[in-house]
Order: sequence, then C-alpha cells, then structure tokens
Amino acid sequence: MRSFLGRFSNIFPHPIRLHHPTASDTHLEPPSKATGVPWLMPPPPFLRPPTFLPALSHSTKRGVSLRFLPLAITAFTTFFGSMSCKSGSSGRGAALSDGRGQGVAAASIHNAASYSQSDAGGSSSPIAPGRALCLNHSAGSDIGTIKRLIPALTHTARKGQMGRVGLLGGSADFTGAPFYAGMAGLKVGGDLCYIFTAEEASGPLKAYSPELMVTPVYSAKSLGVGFAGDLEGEEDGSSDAARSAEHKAKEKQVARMVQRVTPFFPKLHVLVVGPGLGRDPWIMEATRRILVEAKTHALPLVIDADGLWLVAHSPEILQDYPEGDDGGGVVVTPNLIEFARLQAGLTGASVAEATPPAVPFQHTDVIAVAKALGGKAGRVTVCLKGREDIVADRERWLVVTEEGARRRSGGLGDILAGTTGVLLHWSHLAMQEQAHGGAVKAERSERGSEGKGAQSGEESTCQIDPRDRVLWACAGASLIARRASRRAFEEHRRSMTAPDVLAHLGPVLEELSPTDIKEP
Ligand SMILES: NC(=O)C1=CN([C@@H]2O[C@H](COP(=O)(O)OP(=O)(O)OC[C@H]3O[C@@H](n4cnc5c(N)ncnc54)[C@H](O)[C@@H]3O)[C@@H](O)[C@H]2O)[C@@H](O)CC1
Ligand SMILES: Nc1ncnc2c1ncn2[C@@H]1O[C@H](COP(=O)(O)OP(=O)(O)OP(=O)(O)O)[C@@H](O)[C@H]1O
Repeated sequence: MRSFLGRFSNIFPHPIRLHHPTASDTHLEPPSKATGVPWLMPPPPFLRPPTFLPALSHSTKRGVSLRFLPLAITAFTTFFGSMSCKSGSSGRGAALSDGRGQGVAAASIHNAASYSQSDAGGSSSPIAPGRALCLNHSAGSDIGTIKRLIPALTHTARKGQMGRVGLLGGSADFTGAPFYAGMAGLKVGGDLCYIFTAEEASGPLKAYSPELMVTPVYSAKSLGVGFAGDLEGEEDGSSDAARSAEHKAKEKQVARMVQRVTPFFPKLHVLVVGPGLGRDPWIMEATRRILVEAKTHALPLVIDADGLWLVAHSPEILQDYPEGDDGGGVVVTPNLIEFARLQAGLTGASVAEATPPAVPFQHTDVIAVAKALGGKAGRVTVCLKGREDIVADRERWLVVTEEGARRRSGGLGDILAGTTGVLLHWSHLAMQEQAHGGAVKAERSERGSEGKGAQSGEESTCQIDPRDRVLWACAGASLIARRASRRAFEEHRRSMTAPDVLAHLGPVLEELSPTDIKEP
C-alpha cells in the first residue's frame, strides 16, 4: 500500500504560500496533549477494570470489537444485573439493544476492545497553524475566513438561494443516513433538500421529517435489492431464459432510476451521493450512470459512504470532472477505511480487503488521492475524516484540528456530508460576493457579528483565493460538524447520538455568524 506513495512522489508541492514546515507536517500522529477536562481524562489502566466502561477517546472507532469477544462475554456475565444500561451503548453494538440484556452484552463487547486503545487529547487551535491558506496564520483569522463563507440572511433572499441540495442515498436497510445528511443540510442553513431513494425508504424518511422532499426512484423489492437481494445468486432453479428476462427487467429499472434522478439536476446546487445507498451491484450501476450524467451538467458533488465504494471500484469515474459555473467539482469525504479503499482502487489492489495502514495517513497521501482521482484536469477535493480532518486538493491542503466528540456513533459522517454540500454552495456565493465587493459588504456591516468578531480577532481581512474556496468550504463544514459534535458530547456524554449533533448545528452557525441585522 505504501508503495502507492512512490508513484506520486513528484507531485507534492508546498501546500500553501508562507508555509512553515513543522514536524507534524509530514506525520499526523495524534498529539499526546490531554483534553484539559480533568474528569474525562482516561483513568490509569489499573483503575479501568472491573467497570469495563470504555474511556471515550478520540481514537475510538465505530464497531471495533470482536477481537476481544471472549473477554467481553466474561464481562457481560459478571456485570449483567449490576449495571444499568439505560443510555446508549457505545458503538455499533447499540443496534442490538432490543432488550436490556442484549444492550449490555453489545456494550461490553465494544468496551473490551476500547480498553486496549490509547487515548489522545485535542489540540487547542481549530486549524493547525502553518497549514492555513490565508496569509495570516493565526487560528482566529482562519475562523474569520470560514465566517466569510456564511451568507448574511437578509429580507430580500428567495427560497432556495441558500442551497438546494440533492441527496442520492438511503435504502431499505438504511434510512438514518440520508435523514442525517439531509437534515444537516437544512439545519446548517440550506433551503431545500431533495432525497432520491428506494420506495421502501421513502415512507420512513417522510415520516421522520416533512422538511425532506423525498422522491422514490426505485423499488428495492422488484430490483431484488436489500432484504430480497440476500437471496440473489442462490440457485433458484430458473432457466437461462428466465434469468435473462429478469436481467433485462432489472436493466430497465436501472435506466428508470437514472431517468427519475437526472431531471432534478438543473435545480440543484449540489448532489450528495452515498449515505445509506447500499452496495448492491444494480444500485452501483445506476449510481455510476447518474454520476456520468452529473458530469455532463458539471453538477458539484459530495461523495460519501457507499458512493465511495463505487468510486473505489471505478476511480476513473471522477477523472476530469469539470468545474461548472458553480465551481466546486467533486468533494469526497472518506473515513479511514474508505480512504484506504480509494487508495486500493487507484492502485488496482483489492478494495474489499483494504485496511488502514499502521501509521497514520499524511497530507501527502491525501493530495495524491485527490490528484489521482481528478486525473489531468478534474477538480477533486478530499476531506479525510479522523482524529484531525485533512482536506486537500491536487496541490493545496489544510488540517482541521477542531476538537470533536469522543463518541463515534453512526451518522456523524452523514452530518458532515450534508453540511459540506451546503458549504460548497455557500463558498460559491462568497466568491460572487467577493467579486462584487461593495454593495454586499455594506449589507454585511449591518450585522451584529462584525464588531464581535473583530474584537475577538476572528475577522478575516484577507480575500479568499478562488482556487482555495472549496478547501475552505470543506474546512468550514469540518469545523462546524466537529464543533457541533463536541457540544453535543458535552451535553449528552455517552448517550450522544447523531440527532443530538443535528440539534447543535444551528447554535454553532449562530455563534459563527449571528443572524441579527439592523432593520433599514
Ligand atoms: N442510521 C443509519 O442508517 C446509518 C447508516 N450508515 C450507512 O451504513 C452503510 C455502511 O456503512 P459502514 O460505515 O458500516 O460501512 P464500512 O464497510 O465502510 O465500514 C465497516 C466497518 O468498518 C469499521 N470502521 C469504520 N470506520 C473505521 C475507521 N475509521 N477505522 C477502522 N475501522 C473503521 C466499522 O466497524 C464499520 O462498521 C453506509 O451506507 C452508511 O451510509 C452509516 O452512515 C451510519 C448510520
Ligand atoms: N477520532 C476522532 N476524533 C474526533 N472527531 C472525529 C474522529 N474521527 C472522526 N471524527 C469526526 O467525526 C465525524 C464523522 O467521522 P467518521 O469517521 O465517524 O465518519 P463515518 O464513518 O463516515 O460516519 P458515518 O457513521 O456517518 O458513516 C467527522 O466530522 C470527523 O471529523
């Protein structure tokens, strides 16, 4: 896997103007600094057993558990009856908690694994010094730059101006992921969210929230996807002719799915692809065709989760993806495993067997993947999620070190994907505003935020280089999602789940860019 780097060793330019190399530029080992919240610091190892409650560290991974199964089962039998497990158990095990006993067992399995993991504290600056793209390297001015991306709310705005986000995702199995991504887009401040999903998912999604406009674009049942798809490939005794007829029927449904999604393209500012989509080959094929169409429209994309599974298997799909009038190109938001899969796909290694390397990924890895995915002329920006988020395009990069939550519950990546979609559009608006400076600036100076920000040293006086605006959009989304996660964690601790983070998006946005304006 590391030999992958060698192939791209000549394409790593200095990431930024005025970049001051530091030791951590080349190695993203998590800092060892403690969090500063004394009672949350991990207790010495000898104090941890016999509680088996995991310390929630920044290196916790979702659902990492089974290596310690025997130990966990012992813990379960010891502590069942003495532990109350009313609030959410940690990690994927929580999904098993139909009854009290199962919930405790699942939590114990995860706890045992976490017990072996080391902890690391957060760093104080939200964006690593020396890695910012602004001329001024102070963290305050980095936040100021992100604030510039957040559009003012005026009385003259029209519905839709702040963002019309499409989302291709959700399936019979996963209805939470598109919900979290879509709602994040709205809660951050996007105006409209269209979800394209399975018929089987659309009912639940509409019931979760009437704010989401949900269009069913295929039937999981008739396509044999999801639950029914489990039977696919089994010998069913049907003849070749019957199988060929079934194949044709499915081909037709795939074509219909494409036809149902693509007419929405002209009204969308961005399409988020992947959360909860599933990896059924027919759905992957339909998604591939939809991406090909999106390319002809130069529709800005955010690709996450199962969308990345497709990209890892067909990395050529994003080659030379154009920047349209709205710019943006493609943003991919992999977690560590998804990033390792992208690397595998690009090198022709097995995608399914990819695992993250023992040493942490570096910004050079991220730049290499961004460049390789985009090909000669494509604009692909990668946001690698992790202990710190590394954002890079083919030549520049930055790292967001804003402290996040120590809970790794499902759905936080979906929230980032939806947030990124809106920030991507906002960065386009900000560029327009920057180009037509005067009038909009005057309107902005009416806002209560201006004075406050200036006092705290967070206002940015520098212009955003248009080439960097997607990086800033990704950094902004990362900062917002991580800050909201941290706030939700401070409030809910071990019971923090994705909806708690959604609830904190608004307050974080308000803090960054207060909405009160003086009436003319
Ligand atoms: N409530 C829902 O509906 C949710 C649905 N989700 C969807 O579930 C589907 C499958 O996603 P998965 O993430 O499970 O699939 P993956 O195959 O990408 O991940 C499989 C497993 O890898 C492990 N893993 C994840 N991140 C890791 C890391 N950084 N380092 C080491 N191991 C790691 C976890 O155990 C995870 O369960 C996607 O469509 C996704 O969008 C998730 O978004 C979570 C929430
Ligand atoms: N160790 C960590 N410490 C703090 N924040 C983290 C850590 N790892 C990831 N994050 C943040 O959590 C969010 C989700 O990242 P994660 O890697 O869990 O995504 P994911 O696996 O795609 O999520 P999902 O459950 O939606 O599929 C991102 O905003 C990321 O910055």
